[in-house]
Amino acid sequence: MRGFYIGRYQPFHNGHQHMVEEIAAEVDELVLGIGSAGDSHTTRNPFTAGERVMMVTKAVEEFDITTYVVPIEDLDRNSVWVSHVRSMTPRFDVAYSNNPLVVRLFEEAGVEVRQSPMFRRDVLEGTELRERMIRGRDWADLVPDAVVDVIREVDGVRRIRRIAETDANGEEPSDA
Ligand SMILES: Nc1ncnc2c1ncn2[C@@H]1O[C@H](COP(=O)(O)OP(=O)(O)OP(=O)(O)O)[C@@H](O)[C@H]1O
Ligand SMILES: NC(=O)c1ccc[n+]([C@@H]2O[C@H](COP(=O)(O)O)[C@@H](O)[C@H]2O)c1
Repeated sequence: MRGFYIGRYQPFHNGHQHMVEEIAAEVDELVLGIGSAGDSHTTRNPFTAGERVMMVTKAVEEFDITTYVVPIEDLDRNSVWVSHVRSMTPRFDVAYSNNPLVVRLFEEAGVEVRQSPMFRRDVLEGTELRERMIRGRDWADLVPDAVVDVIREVDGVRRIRRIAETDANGEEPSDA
């Protein structure tokens, strides 16, 4: 059996890793969708699809499960989104998500969806992690070591701080 788990993973954190560990106990293979793949360099979506592919690929190496990582761009039409996902991914039997819209779209398309309780959601939330990076607070213990390595490699903390400064000053983004 093959499972599908999609997220923006901005960044991939220990809550996601916990989900993957649980999913790995239930399926033979995993398809990990990198959502909003076309988005990057904003405070909500600082990392590129390629950077997130690196984070996820390296992080899930600790589990003994074949994992296919597939970037998936957003569409303007929710009604055809599941077909869009299927067109980009290996076939899967069950989808995992706690995102209400994702759950609804898969269920309407007749795909089995499994949800699970949020794990340490007080700290394991992308928004909280990005805020910690901007404010210079501790964040590295909340993500897998492999994700720390990728964020260092791409100088991600400096990027997200610069984007936040630009936003705060009401400036247009530039490549300077
Ligand atoms: N701590 C967590 N425990 C279990 N599932 C989680 C946790 N955090 C996120 N998820 C689930 O993982 C999937 C992908 O989440 P996503 O990448 O949006 O992370 P997020 O932490 O919710 O980030 P953001 O704050 O940027 O929206 C969603 O189904 C989400 O509900
Ligand atoms: N119409 C669409 O493009 C559509 C619909 C539902 C979910 N999605 C994407 O799926 C991903 C879901 O992940 P999150 O649970 O992290 O929000 C997001 O990237 C979201 O943009 C896209």
